[in-house]
Amino acid sequence: MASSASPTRVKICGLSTEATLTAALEAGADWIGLVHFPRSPRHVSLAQAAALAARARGRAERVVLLVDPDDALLAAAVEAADPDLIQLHGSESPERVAAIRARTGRPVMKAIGVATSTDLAAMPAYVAVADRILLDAKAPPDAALPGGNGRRFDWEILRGAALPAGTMLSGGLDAGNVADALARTGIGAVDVSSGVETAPGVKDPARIAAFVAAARGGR
Ligand SMILES: O=C(O)c1ccccc1N[C@@H]1O[C@H](COP(=O)(O)O)[C@@H](O)[C@H]1O
Repeated sequence: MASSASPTRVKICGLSTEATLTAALEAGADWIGLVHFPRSPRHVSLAQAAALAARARGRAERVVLLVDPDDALLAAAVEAADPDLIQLHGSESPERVAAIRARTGRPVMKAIGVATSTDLAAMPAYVAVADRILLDAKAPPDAALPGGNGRRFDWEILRGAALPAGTMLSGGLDAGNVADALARTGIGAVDVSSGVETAPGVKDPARIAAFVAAARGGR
């Protein structure tokens, strides 16, 4: 499948320091992701999220990643980070996604875990209520995290699938495979976390720059 003519849009997720946030911004990331999920090695407190989001204001869209948040956490996260997009990476139902979007007044991106083509059956119900869909590799049942595991899925599953505009691809992407992923899927936006790290939670400026360049067709 051919990739779209417009430049690939890139999200760098799991940023937790000023230095790596700056690296993502200087590399030209379209979205910067802040993970608020205590089990994650990329977890940032809401105070940290607020400070990082403030630095990114006007330079990239700020994404707060939450996993099955309750209403109190949602309110606190929105108040602290003023996100441009809320990424829901848990088992939120379509009804809950709609409620979160209405309650917060913020655009919402819903992650859908993909292991086989049958997982795409969940997509239409979420397309109806979310602003964006994120297709990520489905986490194994015993995984500590529902995402951010550096696992990819078989992109051929997406061949011929009707994907909504704005769909984002993630799961095990890195500078070495992102061009292939884009060429195979035709998706115009990608999200990466583990693939730009030297260890879980430790982002690497050089890998961030290489990933953005590779996603945009550089070598
Ligand atoms: O990054 C995390 O720690 C994380 C925690 C909980 C849910 C999702 C998380 N990250 C998201 O997972 C995908 C894939 O990441 P990776 O590149 O395979 O490591 C990505 O969309 C992240 O936003």
